[in-house]
Amino acid sequence: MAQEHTEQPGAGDGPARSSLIPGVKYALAVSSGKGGVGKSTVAVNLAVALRQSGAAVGLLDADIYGPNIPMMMGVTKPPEQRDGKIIPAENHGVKLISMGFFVPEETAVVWRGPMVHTAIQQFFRDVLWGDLDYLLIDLPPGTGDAQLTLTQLVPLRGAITVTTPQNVALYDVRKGIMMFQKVNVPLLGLIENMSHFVCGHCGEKTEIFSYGGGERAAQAMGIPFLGRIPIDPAIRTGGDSGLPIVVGHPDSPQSQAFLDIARKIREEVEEAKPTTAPPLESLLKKIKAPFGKG
Ligand SMILES: Nc1ncnc2c1ncn2[C@@H]1O[C@H](COP(=O)(O)OP(=O)(O)OP(=O)(O)O)[C@@H](O)[C@H]1O
Repeated sequence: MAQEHTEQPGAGDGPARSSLIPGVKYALAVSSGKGGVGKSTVAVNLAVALRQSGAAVGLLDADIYGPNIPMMMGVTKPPEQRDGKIIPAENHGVKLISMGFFVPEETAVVWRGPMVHTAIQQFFRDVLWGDLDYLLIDLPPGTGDAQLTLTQLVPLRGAITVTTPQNVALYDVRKGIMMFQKVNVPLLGLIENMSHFVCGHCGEKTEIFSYGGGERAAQAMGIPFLGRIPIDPAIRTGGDSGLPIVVGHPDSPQSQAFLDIARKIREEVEEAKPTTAPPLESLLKKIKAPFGKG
């Protein structure tokens, strides 16, 4: 695992950028157009699911505005430093670095592209990631210049976007997809989170944020639909307690959904079938079209 270091397509083409993370085979961004859709929850569970599938995995929490991945991963202590280098924390088999370890919460909100640029360069230059098959990067939500800087600086193999099924979240997804288009990062697919709720008592299924909007949006935009994750209190409590559901309840249907998505991502990435979203012009036309009910 993790011994072959090929040049990655995407925003980071070019030797200067690739040498930023020489030991990482595939860097993938986990993004969302808006906050609170469960992007970090998905990033954590996917990272662990990829690890469970046998890959060497790291997770970079680059969400400067809400770096809550250490809590979700059950990591409380900041990483150790040795000889000027940072040794990533590790839990559930996944190496972890969070902006939250280094950026005082009150200053993060005013971070702009250049500050992100410097911090990210440092993370790659000074962190001993070792050899990894996958480095998942949890981006801040939205499409501001901090996000753009990140997508341009890191040699991304692809991006995964997370949304809830309702239209207001989907509108932002379209903007996010356009951002990746601009910087030539392939869209690996869309994950619909909080797609429905199954009552633990009567088994009735309730579509709290509508249903199926993510799949329709993915179809309309010509990007793969990777799967849907239901709303489940065990997913939230897993995040709050630092025991991701794929570790705490590995046999649950929710965990199986994450494992299934991880498998699809590996197939897409490793079988060298990069899915590039359609050209920007055709996407713009589709974006104007309604997404049906939802
Ligand atoms: N499928 C789910 N079922 C139940 N709770 C969920 C689910 N997905 C996320 N949550 C909960 O919703 C809250 C927000 O999730 P999370 O922090 O992952 O979102 P986010 O998109 O990363 O937010 P932000 O953009 O603000 O960082 C958390 O409390 C999390 O535990």
